[in-house]
Amino acid sequence: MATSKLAITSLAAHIRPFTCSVASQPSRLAPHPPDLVRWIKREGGFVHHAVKLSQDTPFGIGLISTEQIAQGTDLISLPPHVPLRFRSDETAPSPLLAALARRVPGELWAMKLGLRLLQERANADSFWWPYISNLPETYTVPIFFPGEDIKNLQYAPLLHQVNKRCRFLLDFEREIRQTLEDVKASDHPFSGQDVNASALGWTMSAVSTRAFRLHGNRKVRGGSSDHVLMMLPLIDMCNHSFSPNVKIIQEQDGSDSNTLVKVVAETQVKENDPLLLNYGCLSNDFFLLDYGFVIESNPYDTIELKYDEGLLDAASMAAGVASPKFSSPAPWQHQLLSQLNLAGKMPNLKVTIGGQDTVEGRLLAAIRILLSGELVEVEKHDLETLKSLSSTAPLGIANEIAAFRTVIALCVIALSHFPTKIMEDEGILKQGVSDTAELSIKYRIQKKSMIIDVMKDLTRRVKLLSAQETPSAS
Ligand SMILES: C[S@@+](CC[C@H](N)C(=O)[O-])C[C@H]1O[C@@H](n2cnc3c(N)ncnc32)[C@H](O)[C@@H]1O
Repeated sequence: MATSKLAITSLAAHIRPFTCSVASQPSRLAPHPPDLVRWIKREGGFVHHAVKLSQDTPFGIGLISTEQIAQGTDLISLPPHVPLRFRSDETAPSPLLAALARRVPGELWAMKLGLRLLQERANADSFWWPYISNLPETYTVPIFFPGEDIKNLQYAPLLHQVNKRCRFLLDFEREIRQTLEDVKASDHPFSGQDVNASALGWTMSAVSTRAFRLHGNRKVRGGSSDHVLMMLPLIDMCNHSFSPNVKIIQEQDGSDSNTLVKVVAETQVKENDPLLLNYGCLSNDFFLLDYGFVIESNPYDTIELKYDEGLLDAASMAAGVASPKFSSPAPWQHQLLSQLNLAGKMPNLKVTIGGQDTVEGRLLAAIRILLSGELVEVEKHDLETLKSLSSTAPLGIANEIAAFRTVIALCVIALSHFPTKIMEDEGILKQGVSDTAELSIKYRIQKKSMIIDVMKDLTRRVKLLSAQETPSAS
């Protein structure tokens, strides 16, 4: 008895509870967290004298430059022991943590490192506390939205992902509690603290919004370097832009295990400019799910559709095709669909509209082929040509117009699945709503705008083709 009492007393001195206190704006885990720049310098890192943390960027805290900086200048350098990573090898800090991490599905990549972050957050003596205490207390990712605002997203593939993550967090909470029920305090990976779904959601979001995938130090089989997810103190204060002015590079400082992570100016940085990194050319689905924001007119945004023969027949009939063949392709057409992985044993029926390609190549090729019906015409081209929107009317102008009209009809069908129109959404925003409702509504406005942009682009192409098809009367 006496021993266990002692264990609890001594444990209390070494844990940092997962509950959060009210903090200054924008809310951080500690009300007055330590100075990150000073900590990085104390640990042997480098921070350019003009790089400063700014509290009042449009996106929370960010880094700015207080003077003009030349392209190529080193701005931040982190020594190898500062990034926080999950090590699954023998240096793993706790075998139980490694066992829990093995139960995380691959697609929820952020949770593995999240377990490690939670372990350090629970430890009152953590080396990383100066960093962790500077992390946001809350995140705007949809797993924390009220149910009504999850529904407000109005886009089934995203709703599915959000629900899947929420379900995982609840199941994992149960699993962790069962696993750690009888574990001795000294072996407990979270310093004896109960881990609930909310703490798991916090840590998963901290990682998904801030971690970077970089080369690890170890060489993997084949000689190439592995990729490791890392949290990069201070560097992760850079906000996102598709036109970044800084980039992350890794530099070997002699020995194999000492990789320096650096931020350098990718372009000239002007006085008072924010330091911006490109988080990736991602759709708004990923930005919202993983980072908690959406980008207006995101050139990488897409919508996902199922390649469905009945839907395509309906779309092409709406586009004026008399008797479309999507439901009854000829054997040669079926064979080409298999080559596009849209038919056969294990087809991938998810296709996208929008983004850089405007129409996913596999979908465009399938529609061109199915609307053609002429094997001799189709055989003149390879699949890459048929998949490309920039190859002009490879199967003839009439075929191309019918194909574009079919995609436009698919867009109309996709739009009809959203219960509200953009104008209504804008009206709701004007009335004033909660932050999470605003984010949901902005997300669905962007999805619908993107579909409308694709329709406009294809309509313009149809007009140009129609002008070529009908010679003008002279
Ligand atoms: C790596 S952190 C950057 C530092 C962060 N602003 C902070 O206050 O700690 C990424 C988070 O910053 C915000 N953010 C970064 N870039 C953004 C952008 N372009 N638009 C909106 N929010 C952004 C989002 O909340 C995102 O999850």
